Amino acid sequence: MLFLVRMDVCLPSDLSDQEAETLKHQEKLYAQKLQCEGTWLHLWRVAGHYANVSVFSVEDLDTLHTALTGLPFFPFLEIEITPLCAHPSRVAPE
Ligand SMILES: O=C(O)C[C@H]1C=CC(=O)O1
Repeated sequence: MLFLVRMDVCLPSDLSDQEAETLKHQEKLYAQKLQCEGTWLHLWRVAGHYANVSVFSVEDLDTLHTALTGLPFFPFLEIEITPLCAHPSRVAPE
């Protein structure tokens, strides 16, 4: 199943620069692991926002929940999830 996920990031203002850098590094490693595994298919910055839109490919909603709650940023994210299905006009890739 494919899901469009928008994540808006709101890091706490009392986080030190060092804590923020450590968290961002952990987040990057985790995001890259899921991309390498084929779970996180697309990751795009939303222009003008500290936010991303992503496409996840997972077995079911429980798996998506596990992937998202595993994000080091999870406590600081506002997450919107949209299930995707096939569009009848889409040209399938060869
Ligand atoms: O910066 C973000 O959009 C939040 C998060 C998503 C992937 C990642 O590395 O950080």
